[in-house]
Amino acid sequence: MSSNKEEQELYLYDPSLLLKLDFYRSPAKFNPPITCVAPGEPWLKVRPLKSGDYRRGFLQILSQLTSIGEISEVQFLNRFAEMRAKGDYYVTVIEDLRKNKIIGSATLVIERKFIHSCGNRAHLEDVVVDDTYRGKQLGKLIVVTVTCLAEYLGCYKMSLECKDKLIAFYRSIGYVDEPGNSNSMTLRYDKQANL
Ligand SMILES: CC(=O)SCCNC(=O)CCNC(=O)[C@H](O)C(C)(C)COP(=O)(O)OP(=O)(O)OC[C@H]1O[C@@H](n2cnc3c(N)ncnc32)[C@H](O)[C@@H]1OP(=O)(O)O
Repeated sequence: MSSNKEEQELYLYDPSLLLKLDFYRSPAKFNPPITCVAPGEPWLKVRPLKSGDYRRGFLQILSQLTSIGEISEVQFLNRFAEMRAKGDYYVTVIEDLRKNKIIGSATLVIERKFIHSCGNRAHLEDVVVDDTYRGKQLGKLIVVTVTCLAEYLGCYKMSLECKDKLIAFYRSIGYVDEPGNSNSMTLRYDKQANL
C-alpha cells in the first residue's frame, strides 16, 4: 500500500500518456518483447519523474552520465516545478519498485518553432541506466519510450548528440546520421565543467 506522502507526490507530466504509445512503430527489436507498460518484470516501472524522486536516487543516476554538482532537495523541487509549469519537459524514469530506487532515465525536451507551420521539434537528452542494470534492454526501453512519446505529441523530428561509441546503439533504435547534416558544434560557457 502506498503512503500518504507518496500519494501527494506530483508527476512531471501526465502518466496516462505512456499508456497510449505504440511501441510497434519503433524499428527497435526487443528480445524478449517488452514495452513501457509491460517492462518484463513486475518490479520494474516506467513512469514520469515524480517530485519525490530526489529521495529515490534520481540525481545519483544522473551522476553516472556527467557531473551534477551539489544539489539540495529544495533546488531539485524548484527545478521540478519550473519544468512542470513549462510543460515541455518529459523526464521519464525506470524505477526498481523492490528497492524504491530510480535505475534509469531519459529526457524528451520539446522545442517550439515557427518553422514547419509552427511545428515542435524534439530533443533526446540525458539518457542513462544504472551500471548494475545495463545490458538488459533497459536503455533501449527508456529511449524508445520517449521517442514514441515525441511522435505521439506531434513532433516532426527528434534529434540527439552522443559519443561515437553509442552511434550503433541509437541506430538500432531508428536514429540515422543525415548525410551532410549531422554535425554537432558547441560553444562552452562553463569552461570549468568537466565534460
Ligand atoms: C542522448 C544522450 O543522452 S547520449 C548519453 C548516453 N548515456 C551514457 O553514455 C551514460 C552511460 N551509459 C549508459 O547509461 C548505458 O550504457 C546506455 C543507456 C547507453 C545503454 O543502456 P543499456 O541498458 O546497457 O542498453 P541496452 O541493454 O538496452 O542495449 C541495447 C543495445 O545497445 C547496445 N549497447 C548498449 N550500450 C552500448 C555501448 N556503450 N556501446 C555500444 N553498444 C551499446 C547493446 O549491446 C544492445 O545491443 P543489442 O540490442 O544488439 O543486444
